[in-house]
Amino acid sequence: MNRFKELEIDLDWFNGRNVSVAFLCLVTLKTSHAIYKYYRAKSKVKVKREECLAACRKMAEHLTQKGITKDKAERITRLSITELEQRLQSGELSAVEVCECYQAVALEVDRKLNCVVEPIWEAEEMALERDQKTGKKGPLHGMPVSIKENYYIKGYDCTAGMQRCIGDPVSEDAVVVKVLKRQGAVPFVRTNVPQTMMTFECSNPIYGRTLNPQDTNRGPGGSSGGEGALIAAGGSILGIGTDIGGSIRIPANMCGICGLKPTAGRISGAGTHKLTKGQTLVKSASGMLSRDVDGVTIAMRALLCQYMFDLDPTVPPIPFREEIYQDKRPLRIGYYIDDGYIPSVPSMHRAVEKAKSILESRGHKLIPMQPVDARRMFRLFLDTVGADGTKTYLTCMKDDIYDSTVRQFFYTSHLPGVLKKMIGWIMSAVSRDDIAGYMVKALSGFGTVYEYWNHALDIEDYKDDTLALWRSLGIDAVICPGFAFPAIPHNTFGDLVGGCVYSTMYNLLNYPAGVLPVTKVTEQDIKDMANYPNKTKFEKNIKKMMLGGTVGLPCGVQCVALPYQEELVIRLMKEVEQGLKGDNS
Ligand SMILES: CCCCCCCCCCCCCCCCCC(=O)NCCO
Repeated sequence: MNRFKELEIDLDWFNGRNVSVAFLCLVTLKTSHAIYKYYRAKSKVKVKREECLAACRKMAEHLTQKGITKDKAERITRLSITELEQRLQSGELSAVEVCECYQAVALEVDRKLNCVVEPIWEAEEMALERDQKTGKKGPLHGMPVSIKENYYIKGYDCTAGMQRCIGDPVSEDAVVVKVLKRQGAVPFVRTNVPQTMMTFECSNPIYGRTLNPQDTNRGPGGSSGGEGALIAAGGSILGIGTDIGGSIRIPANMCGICGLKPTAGRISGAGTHKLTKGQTLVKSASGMLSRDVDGVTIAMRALLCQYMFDLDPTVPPIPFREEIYQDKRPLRIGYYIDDGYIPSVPSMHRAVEKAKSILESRGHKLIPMQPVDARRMFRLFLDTVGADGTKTYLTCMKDDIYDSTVRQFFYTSHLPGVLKKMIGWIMSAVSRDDIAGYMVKALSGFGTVYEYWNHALDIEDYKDDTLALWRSLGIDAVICPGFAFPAIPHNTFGDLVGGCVYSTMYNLLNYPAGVLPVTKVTEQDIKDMANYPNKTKFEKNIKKMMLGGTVGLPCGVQCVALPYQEELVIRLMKEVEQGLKGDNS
């Protein structure tokens, strides 16, 4: 009392009325500040969106003025990548006309699918430089390449769908972009991503939602969903993406195109927007998407060059090994249709069976197998992603508008760790399935470095066990479903998240993996869903989703090899593709 007196605090002031008024003022202040920040974010996002749409319109007008006819654009964009490569190399087609045709088709496709973020204005000038080049042409001479939004391009914002990155253009190209340019390619458009890039629904508050060209009621997958949609719809022939949980392979599977996730680090990731760069247990891999396997091969050959090794000395200087790609030696290939955790759907089974019989007919030995405990793998993956209690995600998304696709994750992320654990436990018990619950629990993070190091050890053990399995079976490679199921309807990521077990496995293991389209969902596949398990909440969700008009959707197969054996993955992909075309050479 005396001390308060000394401080000259009038204790009479603290009466009920004054305290309530102060409290009310504080709440009003806080609320108005939050409202102010929300509307500031909204207007920032709106302005950016309008700028990008205006850029697309301006580019479309420019192309119309240049007289790019629909007929010509379609004629050029229909060429396969090998035909296009050959015509650009021979000079039969100019880089400028190819660039303009691709830009025109990309913008047309974009009007239906919203897959392009903005055009790259320098593309035409770059193409002109290629045309004026004398002397030896680069391997990608004049090749148009679409670029996922999270790759740095000098002078452009790199946002990953987050408003805090608006108005902060990067000062340098990503290493991969520099290498593409050096090899003669022409980066021509930037493509859409989901907010934070940690979902496989391609939507964010800045650029909106991308639709699947096979069915616009569904998404193209993600996070390289803009690439998936654009390439599948014919607006690009080759694109680059990143993959930490399936972001290249999921859109490949859902859009019916090819995608390769190399071993993380084989292709430089320098200059890509990575939210959780400090998380080094499962690393994001740079890779590519293309209409066919040749596209992936052409890109890998061109990127694995001395220039990339010089620009990014962390990349092992291993050029594309033709001897592995061209090898005709029969292989021992493990296969599974189900990982023993999340049952894949009948159409995905058929895709694997089809690939299996193609590979057998080509002299390979196919060995049935089960991967090492997929549930254990997915828990390790989730614990890694949520290791910091989602603090990094929350910091990046501070004052942002949460996209509908990630909202539930962010609301959950704000809860205290103990509550996340409790909710997780209840959810697992109620849904008779631990995925939903474990996802929430994993977001509570690790309490100590000791726990984190032990977690890192558990991942190493998982890797050792997988390698031991491969060795005991004597296999060189594995084929399995490209995903648990085909493209999903909008706003269902939260219900179907477990499907990514098929892709995350090879991120956690850091094995190279590629997906190619093998078949499409048939009426019979839907009838066969009658036998699909129906016990857990997750299985029920998959069943419901599959019965909701999935006939005709593409289904892919994933080809996997040991670390740094990308050439073997591509060889397998190519053999399956040839088999599908009835070419057994
Ligand atoms: C979305 C909010 C952030 C909270 C993180 C916790 C969510 C865990 C969900 C795990 C599901 C993983 C889905 C995988 C999608 C593909 C991600 C990917 O490969 N991104 C590429 C980044 O370069």
